[in-house]
Amino acid sequence: MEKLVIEGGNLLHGEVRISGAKNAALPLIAASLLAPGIHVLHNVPDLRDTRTILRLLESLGLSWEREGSTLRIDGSGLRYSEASYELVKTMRASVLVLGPLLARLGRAKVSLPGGCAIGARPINFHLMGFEQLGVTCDLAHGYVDAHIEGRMQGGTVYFDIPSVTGTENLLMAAALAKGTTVIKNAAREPEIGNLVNMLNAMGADIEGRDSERLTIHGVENLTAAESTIIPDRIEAGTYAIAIAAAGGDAVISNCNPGHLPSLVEKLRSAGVEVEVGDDFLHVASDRARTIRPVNITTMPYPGYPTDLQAQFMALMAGCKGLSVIHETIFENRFMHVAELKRMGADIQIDGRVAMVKGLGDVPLTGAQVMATDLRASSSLVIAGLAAEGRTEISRIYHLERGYEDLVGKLTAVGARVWKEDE
Ligand SMILES: CC(=O)N[C@H]1[C@@H](OP(=O)(O)OP(=O)(O)OC[C@H]2O[C@@H](n3ccc(=O)[nH]c3=O)[C@H](O)[C@@H]2O)O[C@H](CO)[C@@H](O)[C@@H]1O
Ligand SMILES: C=C(OP(=O)(O)O)C(=O)O
Repeated sequence: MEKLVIEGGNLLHGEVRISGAKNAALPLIAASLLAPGIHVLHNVPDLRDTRTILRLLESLGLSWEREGSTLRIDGSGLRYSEASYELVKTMRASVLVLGPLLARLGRAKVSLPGGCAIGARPINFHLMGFEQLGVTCDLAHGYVDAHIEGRMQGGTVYFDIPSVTGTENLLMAAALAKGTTVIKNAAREPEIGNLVNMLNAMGADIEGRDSERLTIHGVENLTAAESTIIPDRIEAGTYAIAIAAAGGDAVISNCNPGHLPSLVEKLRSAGVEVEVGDDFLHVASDRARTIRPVNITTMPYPGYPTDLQAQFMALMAGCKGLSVIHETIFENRFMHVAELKRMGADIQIDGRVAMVKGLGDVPLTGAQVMATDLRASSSLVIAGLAAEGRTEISRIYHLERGYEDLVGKLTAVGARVWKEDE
């Protein structure tokens, strides 16, 4: 197994180019199950998760080829309807094959998904939604076994909490259902808009993109189409926070700042200089200790993203003063706190609230720490970049799920970071 080693204390200068979004690539790749023919996807990041979902598609009978960041997936070979535990256990987004399999084959048997250990993460909203469309869903031996005779029938689905993958699954199922489906209190994350565009390009009839009410007029057939994955807003946000914490002056290019409204405001409130361009962010900061404390509360889009909570906490750990971080989306998303404390951070947890007492003039110190989930890992990278001395992060396979070429991108802006065998 490899570990990541960081010699902290270097200012970051230059340019970081952002890759396609993991959380958009995964549903768009799953959507290629919905129609025969060659689907062309551009700007697809090469990540552990994208490789996993492609293996999952292969196991269902599809073939694909990759050239650079362009993926060609042939949806014609679909013939199996079962997604095994081995393929599904490492990745939450595997659940996204349920909707397309039900739409095309009328049957899907999918292991309950794994993914980041940040909470219980049930899929009851997905199943309730399918049942509204006439599907029978049974749970046994760790699998969802769902089936329907004939086509699904449009219906109304209301989510108690806006669920990102729940909305995506229902969109894909309802695209081929008979009649009209309305999703109320749908999630509005930009990755869902990316999926709606792909489905409409395939011949679906979906109204209400980017709103909390989506209306899907079912069609009989879809055809393969060409789509482009949006830039990864969480990757862009992670680098913006890294530059703020380590200090420096760098451009984050090929991103969509419009997808990061809350982060830009929070960074500015903390005293970080942020210039917003059409497709870039220019971030400049002295080291974290010159930064002001800022409170954050995670919320569904366009609120502050839970996927950038751990990274912001690493920034606040080094600033001067007290900040309060409230995690409202997942009940167990403070796994990074114990590791940040190993680096000298002063953080107290009370339920879903973390009180972060910034160290101010005393820097964080490098330490041996363990990555526990994807974003917890990136918060340790940020802390390591800002810290004095050497940080060693083990279990970096978590990072590889969601950050393309992390070492290359950080090295290019002057960080001292590399991988070593443990
Ligand atoms: C692959 C992907 O896109 N992952 C993202 C997606 O995860 P994911 O789609 O799993 O997250 P959801 O939006 O579904 O979860 C939101 C909340 O709803 C709850 N819930 C969800 C579904 C359900 O059936 N029942 C239920 O109770 C969850 O436990 C959580 O408290 O959105 C999260 C919230 O922005 C992000 O952190 C993840 O990076
Ligand atoms: C929680 C995340 O991923 P997943 O939903 O795939 O576990 C994430 O991207 O931060």
